[in-house]
Order: sequence, then structure tokens, then C-alpha cells
Amino acid sequence: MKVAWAGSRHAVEVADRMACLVASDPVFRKDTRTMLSRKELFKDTLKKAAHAWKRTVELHLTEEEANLLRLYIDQPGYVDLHWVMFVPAIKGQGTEEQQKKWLTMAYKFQIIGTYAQTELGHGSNVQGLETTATFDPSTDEFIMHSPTLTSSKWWPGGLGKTSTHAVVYARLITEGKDYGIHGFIMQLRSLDDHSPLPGITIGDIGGKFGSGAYNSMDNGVMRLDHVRIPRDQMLMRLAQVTREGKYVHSDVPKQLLYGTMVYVRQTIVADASRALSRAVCIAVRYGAIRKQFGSKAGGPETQVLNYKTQQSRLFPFLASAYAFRFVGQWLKWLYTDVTQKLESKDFSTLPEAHACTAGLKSVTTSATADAIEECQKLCGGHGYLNSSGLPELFAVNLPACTYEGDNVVLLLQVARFLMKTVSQVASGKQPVGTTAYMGNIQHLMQCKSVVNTVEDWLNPAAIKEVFEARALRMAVNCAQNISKAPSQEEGFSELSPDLVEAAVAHVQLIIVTKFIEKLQEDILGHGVKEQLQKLCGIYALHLIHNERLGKLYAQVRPNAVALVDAFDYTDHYLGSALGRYDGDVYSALYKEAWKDPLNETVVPDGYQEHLRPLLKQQLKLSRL
Ligand SMILES: CCCCC/C=C\C/C=C\C/C=C\CC/C=C/C(=O)SCCNC(=O)CCNC(=O)[C@H](O)C(C)(C)COP(=O)(O)OP(=O)(O)OC[C@H]1O[C@@H](n2cnc3c(N)ncnc32)[C@H](O)[C@@H]1OP(=O)(O)O
Ligand SMILES: Cc1cc2nc3c(=O)[nH]c(=O)nc-3n(C[C@H](O)[C@H](O)[C@H](O)COP(=O)(O)OP(=O)(O)OC[C@H]3O[C@@H](n4cnc5c(N)ncnc54)[C@H](O)[C@@H]3O)c2cc1C
Repeated sequence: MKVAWAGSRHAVEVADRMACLVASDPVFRKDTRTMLSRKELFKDTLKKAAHAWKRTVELHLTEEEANLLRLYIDQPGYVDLHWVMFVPAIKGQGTEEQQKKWLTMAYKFQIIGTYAQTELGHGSNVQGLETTATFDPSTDEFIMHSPTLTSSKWWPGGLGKTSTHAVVYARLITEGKDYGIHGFIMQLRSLDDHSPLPGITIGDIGGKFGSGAYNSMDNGVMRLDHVRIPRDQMLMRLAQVTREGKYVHSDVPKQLLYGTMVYVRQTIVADASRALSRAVCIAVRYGAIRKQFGSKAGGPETQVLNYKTQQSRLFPFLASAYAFRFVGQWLKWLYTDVTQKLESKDFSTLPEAHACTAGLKSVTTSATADAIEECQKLCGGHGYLNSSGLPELFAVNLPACTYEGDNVVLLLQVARFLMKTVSQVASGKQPVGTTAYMGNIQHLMQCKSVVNTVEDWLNPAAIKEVFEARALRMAVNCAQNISKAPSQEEGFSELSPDLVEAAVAHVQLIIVTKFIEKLQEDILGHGVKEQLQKLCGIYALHLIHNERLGKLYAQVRPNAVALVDAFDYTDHYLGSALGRYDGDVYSALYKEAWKDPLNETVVPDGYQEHLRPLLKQQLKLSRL
């Protein structure tokens, strides 16, 4: 089963080796992490990251090994953004020349990069970002500027105290015209003393949910005051600005600007299955040890895992962990396939890749966060202790429902894709890939399920047909209702809760299908396939129920604010910049950020000891 889970014997071997390397190194200890102050935790993260890099170089680790080393250190930090977003953004959006220049430095850690897209005022609505990059032909430079409070960059990981560089997303303005959002490489801090460059105000945005957890990451705020960068620091693979200031767009779809997000969403599905499996592992093992109540007077107490209620709550999570793992492996393949097609200028599969990555990221991270929380309850009182590992696991994985795209916003993107596909089917076009089932519309709209017993759920064809029929009927129903609305846009908005459900049904169909396809592979090991068949059945069966309360929600909405005002909580008691009575959210958020101890100094404690030697050493090595 280890091989089935990991994907190959090789994967099991490398993972074991890297996990042992981390576990046996005292620098990577994490048992007291939740007791550290924010400053101590941050410094500990700097130390671990520098040590990890030292071991990577000393042991000549491959990329695969180095990634696993980072994963097992299990402490979010600036390196995640550097490798998972900064490097891929330059790879995807930089010209060959730009890649050569910047990636050479990034691969050797001579520079540390982050991905600065989100602002205080806009995250989901990328086209609403306000930072400007105005071309000045007299100096051949862009002037990077934050015109408003809400245009402050807000959230980028590693930005707060660590990154020396960033890919910054800003509105490109040239010859007086706004050409929308583009990516720019900016140096943020001095490579000599780490102080912010002139015109750049930068800091940490403050403590986050839970102790330990994501607080190891210095998510940052940044304001730019007319900072000049050379023209060639605009990422120019998708569009260019000439020396004269002419805007030229390449013959590639403009959506490739969002390519880094597609890449990261795909990796997040794998993260979700890992986090869910950790929670399930804790709850199942503990359930086998924990005993409560005797069966008969004087008889042995019952292992809590034997209670039917415990099983019905826990085993769907166990099945989901496997389901997410297999769909994650498939998604990685899909992403590689699409990337190869893009390189040969075949952009046809881009919309499907967007829908699959967005949908799967959304469904798997939401289910994982809910499941970790439930696992805490499944472990009773002890589950609430930090030492159970569950509070931190929950706190670290909860934001995956928000970062890389809010999960509801992403499901609406899937729904948009589905509505387009339904209309294409109606006009006679045969859908392909994960929507191919929609071509079977006549049958799926009318067929009756042959599933009557739990055993029927082990019949893959029956399972698949039920999920196809459910997904298709929900999508068609939405499309029909939208067509009755005064306009497409109004219909989409009005129907959005149903569209989200239709999107979830489509994504769950993909997960079920990929699980079934996995079962059709050669799976070695006595009884392994049989166990997986049972888990596939459990995963599918636990999903088939539904509730609709949309009409009641609409009736409550007009009084929703009054209904929470009626709790009569003071701002002090509520303790939330977001829940303030007066609604002055942005000013409050901004003010709170500067209170964080990390912002007491501009250059962080630990820079001289860990960060500077790391950067200097790499610089020296490159000059040898
Ligand atoms: C303890 C160990 C650690 C555990 C965790 C460890 C590691 C985790 C690993 C990684 C994570 C690490 C850190 C997290 C860092 C987080 C970073 C971020 O959050 S970066 C910021 C991410 N931001 C977002 O995701 C914003 C979400 N919003 C959007 O994506 C878009 O704005 C949105 C919602 C798609 C709307 O786009 P917009 O252009 O305004 O509108 P349209 O809906 O009209 O779309 C236009 C067309 O473009 C198509 N589209 C949209 N997105 C994409 C895409 N990505 N790819 C391809 N195509 C896309 C869309 O379908 C429309 O097409 P049509 O015109 O309909 O054909
Ligand atoms: C831990 C963490 C790390 C992050 N790291 C980075 C980073 O490194 N770099 C970076 O650039 N960003 C980063 N982000 C920012 C992240 O990408 C955004 O928070 C995310 O994209 C959501 O945007 P938002 O915060 O503006 O939410 P909003 O869009 O303001 O969402 C608020 C609510 O409105 C709803 N909503 C919004 N739009 C719609 C709609 N059209 N229809 C229906 N409902 C809607 C959402 O569902 C949500 O419930 C990070 C965030 C977190 C939490």
C-alpha cells in the first residue's frame, strides 16, 4: 500500500531517506514550536532554512530530494514562496534572457524572491489591483508606485522580513494608456545590509491564526513610492514595452499571466491529501489505543475505533485521503501534459487545466480543513492539546482554502467553464477530457441508477454513471435557469449557490473517476487492490446527499447585519479588525500590522547570524 500511495518504489525510498535525514537532525526539532514567541519562531525558521540549504549543498541533493527535505522540515517559511512561486513565475513569464539572468541567481540563493500580487484592497479580483508601473521613456524605466492605502501589497509570504526580490504585479501604463496587470521583477532590499531600498516601505502584517503554525511565515505589507526599475525588469514573455514605449502583445493567450497560480494550485492538491492523511493517521491510531466503557460488566473496555459512530465519521476521511492522493497524482500528469502543449503553442487545453486545478484545489482543501477539525473532535479532549499535532495542522492548512484563490471564487470559475461546455454541447460540439461525459447527455438526463445496495457501489460502472448523471443534471439545470434570467450575468449571479454545487459535483466526479482508473492499473501486493476498492466505494457513497436552503438564505439576508448586531458585542470583546462596528476595516488592519514585534527593527534579528552569511556565501561561491 505504501507503493500505491507514493506512486512507485523509488518514491517510497527517496521519501523515507529524506524523512529520516530530517528526523535525525537536531536543528529540525519542532516539538517546542508552539511555545515560541513570534520572534523566536521566525528566527528558528531562518535557522532551519539556512541549515536545509547547507545540507542540500553538502549532500548534493537532487531537486526531488531537496523538495522532500523542505517538506519534511514541515515549517512554512520564505523558501516556499521562493521555490513554489517566484521561480515558477519567472520561468513561465520571463523571456529566455530574463530566465538566464534571474534564475541563475535564484537557484543559488544569491537572491530570495516572493510573489507580490495581492493588495490590501483586492485579492480575488486580480484585475482590480491598483499598484502602477508607469513607463518613463526619458530614462527607459518603469516607475513603480502604490497610489492608495488599498494598493499596499498585503500577504505575500517572505515579503515581510526576508525577501530581497519579488515578482510584483502592477497595472502597466505607457503612452498614457492602462494595459492592465503585468509582472515586474523588483529588488526590495539591499544585498549588503538587507535594508529596504529607497522608496520602499516594508513590514510584516502581523500574527495569524493559531500558535506556531503559519506564524513562522513573514507575510508582508509593502508600499512603493515612485520606485524606478529598468524596463527589462518587466517580465516580457507575454507582452513587451519597446524602448519608445510601444506596448506589444505576444501571440499567446493573456491568461498565461495566471500560469503561476495554475501551477501552485496543482501542488496544493497534493498538500491537501498529505495534510488529511496526517490527521486521519493520528485519529485512527489513537482510536485503536483509546478505550472508553466496557461491553459487559467486568469485561474489557471498548477501543473507541470500534464504535460505529466513530467509524462513520472517520472512515470517509480515510477514503478521501486516498482519493485526493490519486487525483493529485493525475493532476500533476495533466499539468505536465498541458505545459508541453503550451510550449508547442497548443493552447487548446488551457481552459480545462484552469478548471481542473481551480476545482480540485477548492474541493480538496475545503474537505481537508473540515476533516482536520473533525479529527480533533474524534480524539476527544486530548485532540485539543497542541501536543496532539492537530491544532497546528489545522491552522497551517486552513488558509489553503483562501490562498491561491478563495475556494468559492475558484468554484465559480469551474461553473463558468461548465456553462460554456453545456452551451457547446447544445450546439453540437463534442466535449473532450474531463467533460467528455457531457456528450452522453440524452442517456444521462434520463437514466435511473442501478445502485440499490452498498455492494453495488463496488461496481465501478454504476458508481461512475451515478456521478456523471448527478453532475450533468445539476449543470444543465443551472444552464436552463440562467437562460430564463434577464441577462446571462444576472442569471449567473442569482444562481451562484447552485452553480457552486454543480461545480463541486463535477469535481467530485473527476475524483471518483480517477480513483476508479487507479483501480484499473496493475496494483501489486496481496489484498491491496481489494482494500482500495472498498475505500473507493466509501468515498463515493458518503458524497451522495444534498440540501438546499437557498430560499431561506435570501429571506434572512436583508436583516443579517442586524441579526449579528443583536449579539451586542463590544469591539473590545470581539477583538477583530474585520468585525469592527464602524466598518473602518482597512485603516484598522494597517494600524494593527505595525504593532507586531517583528516590526520593531527594520532588519530582522537573525539576519547577521543566518541570512547574511547564507546570501554572502552563495555570492562568494558564484564568483569562484
Ligand atoms: C507545514 C508545511 C507547509 C504546508 C503548506 C506548504 C506548502 C504549500 C505550498 C504552496 C503554497 C505556499 C504558499 C501559499 C502562497 C500563496 C500565494 C497566493 O495566494 S498568490 C495570490 C493568488 N491569488 C489568486 O489566486 C487570485 C484569485 N483570482 C483569480 O485567479 C482571477 O482573478 C479570477 C478569479 C480567475 C478572475 O479573473 P478575471 O480575469 O478577472 O476574470 P474572468 O473570470 O473574466 O476570467 C477571464 C478569463 O480567464 C480565464 N482564467 C482565469 N484564471 C485563469 C487561469 N489561472 N488560467 C487560465 N485561464 C484563466 C477565465 O476562465 C476566463 O476565460 P474565458 O474568457 O471565460 O474564456
Ligand atoms: C496564509 C496566506 C498566504 C498568502 N500568500 C500570498 C502570497 O504569497 N502572495 C500573494 O500575492 N497573496 C497571498 N495571499 C493572498 C490570497 O491569495 C488572497 O487572500 C486570496 O486570493 C483571497 O482573496 P481576498 O483575501 O481578497 O478575499 P476576498 O475576495 O475579499 O474574499 C472575501 C469573501 O468574498 C467572497 N467573494 C469574493 N469574490 C466573490 C465573487 N465574485 N463571488 C462570490 N463570492 C465572492 C469570497 O468567497 C470570500 O468569502 C495569501 C493569503 C493567505 C491567507
